[in-house]
Amino acid sequence: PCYTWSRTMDANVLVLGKESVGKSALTVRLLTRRFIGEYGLHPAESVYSHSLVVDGREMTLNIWDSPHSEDLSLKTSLFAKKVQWADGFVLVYSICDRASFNTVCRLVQAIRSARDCLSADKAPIVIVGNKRDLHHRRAVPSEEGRRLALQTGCHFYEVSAAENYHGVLTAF
Ligand SMILES: Nc1nc2c(ncn2[C@@H]2O[C@H](COP(=O)(O)OP(=O)(O)OP(=O)(O)O)[C@@H](O)[C@H]2O)c(=O)[nH]1
Repeated sequence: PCYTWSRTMDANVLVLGKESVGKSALTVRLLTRRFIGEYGLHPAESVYSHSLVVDGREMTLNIWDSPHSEDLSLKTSLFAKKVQWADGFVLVYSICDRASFNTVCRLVQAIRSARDCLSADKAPIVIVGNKRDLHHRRAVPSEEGRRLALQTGCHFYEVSAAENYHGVLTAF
């Protein structure tokens, strides 16, 4: 038989993290290669599609950049819906904001247990420490991010949406 392989692949990526850590800046950097510092009010929930070539195959990333909510309970259907929709997660904190790192710790646990409850496959999680350019205001040592990733089986990158495109591309 002659098999025809699909030439395109889709992957859904959910971007989560506390307010002002740079979720939109990272997403916009990936989509446009540019850093846009301020863009006024963000839409409540935004899904963007982005085509790229991985190992010679064209793929489309659907990126859901969503505002932060502390409510990670599965009873809230929006969190359950997001977790079920995603094939992978990008969890963002700012290296200058300790509380945002704590939020990422909670998000890793909440996603893992939600995927279990929903009988969904284990999905890859990338932990991203953003604002690396603001090293003089650093509140979270790189080592802590790396350790969290090792302990939880996640990937880890430190990047700057403001200064660098390739680091952001690698994280996604
Ligand atoms: N210096 C520096 N500033 C950054 C970086 N990334 C984002 N910012 C700034 O941080 C602020 C917040 O960025 P956003 O992209 O709006 O953050 P967000 O996580 O989408 O925020 P919410 O929409 O509130 O959830 C803005 O003033 C950005 O210009 C970075 O890598 N370096």
